[in-house]
Amino acid sequence: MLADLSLTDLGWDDRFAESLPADTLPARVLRVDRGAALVHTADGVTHVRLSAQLRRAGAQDPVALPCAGDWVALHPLPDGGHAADAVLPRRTAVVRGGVARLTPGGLSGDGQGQVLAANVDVVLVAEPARHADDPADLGRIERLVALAWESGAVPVVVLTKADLLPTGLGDLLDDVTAAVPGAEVHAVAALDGQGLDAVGRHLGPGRTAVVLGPSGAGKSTLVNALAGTPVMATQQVRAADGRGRHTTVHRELVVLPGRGLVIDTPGLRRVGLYEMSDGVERVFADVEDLARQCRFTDCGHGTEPGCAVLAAVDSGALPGRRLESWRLLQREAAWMAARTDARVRSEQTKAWRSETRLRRRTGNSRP
Ligand SMILES: Nc1nc2c(ncn2[C@@H]2O[C@H](COP(=O)(O)OP(=O)(O)OP(=O)(O)O)[C@@H](O)[C@H]2O)c(=O)[nH]1
Ligand SMILES: [Zn+2]
Repeated sequence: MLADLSLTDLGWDDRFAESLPADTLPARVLRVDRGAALVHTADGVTHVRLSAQLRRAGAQDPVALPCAGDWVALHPLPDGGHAADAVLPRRTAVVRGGVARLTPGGLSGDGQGQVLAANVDVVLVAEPARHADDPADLGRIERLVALAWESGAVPVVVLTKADLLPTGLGDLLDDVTAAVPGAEVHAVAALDGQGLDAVGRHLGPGRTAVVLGPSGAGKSTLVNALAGTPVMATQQVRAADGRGRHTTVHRELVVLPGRGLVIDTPGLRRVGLYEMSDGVERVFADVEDLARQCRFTDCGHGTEPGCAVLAAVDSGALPGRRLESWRLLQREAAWMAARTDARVRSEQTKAWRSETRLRRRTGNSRP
């Protein structure tokens, strides 16, 4: 499946080479199983252990552990195998927070992060145009796109299973586009091949994409269609209720012959936000613009006179749903920030975040 790939095919370049410690070998992580990783080196695919140092760092903060898409530095072991010593600084990282739950006392939950994918150029947010009897979930798209912007990669929304809407997409494409200002939205019917070209334009040799979305969204089907050949197992028989059954169990980096790499992920049930600097602001750029026009700079968009946000809701220009979604994600981001400030952040996270911010400032979204 992964035969004859050079490091360059895998996304290696001079900048990664500069960060490689002396006397180590680079390898790209395809998949992580507890305590070990499947990696691709210049010589092919092999299993490696994680060094004690790396496991200790991961025990303190799971964000320090390697994940699919990471570059790691290997050193040889006496038994002929290799161990991964270090994760090279990430250029981008999709990190989910622990799940925050709304309880009578406010938000509670676990403040630790988990890296879903590293060093990706594009995040494909897969949402079914129709999921069982439910229409596409705009709130879920907003949440995942916020996570995607925060990663430093470019989000692209893919409305899957477009063929399941026999009368066409109607207003759906417009509604989704309005929910993610600045991001592209494409409708795809992967089984018929429709809409794949527009998504494929974001891929290419040496580039890496990750597909995020709920179970049953058609992520693996999309990956196979983009690959032009089955590289991932998909749900063979539709579950009775049409929802997902978690066919993909690992996050895994796979090769799309001639068009780069993609990380397929298991369906995400609930995704908490992790550290948010501008992810939420970007997704709600239109609402933030309105908020700047409110009469009071500290307007809570509740009962204040001269509130431009509520005026937009009243006029129908801004869906009330979107205002609620903005409030929810802001609250969650603030709660997570309070949790993570107290936590010692790993050097890894700092490196990728400062690089992301730098790229944003220089306007270069492509690493
Ligand atoms: N009609 C239709 N069905 C699709 C399409 N894409 C995927 N499916 C079906 O949807 C079901 C789920 O697809 P998968 O690709 O396994 O979904 P997944 O998102 O990878 O699911 P997990 O691995 O559980 O996260 C399968 O029965 C697919 O055949 C599509 O474009 N149209
Ligand atoms: Zn206001």
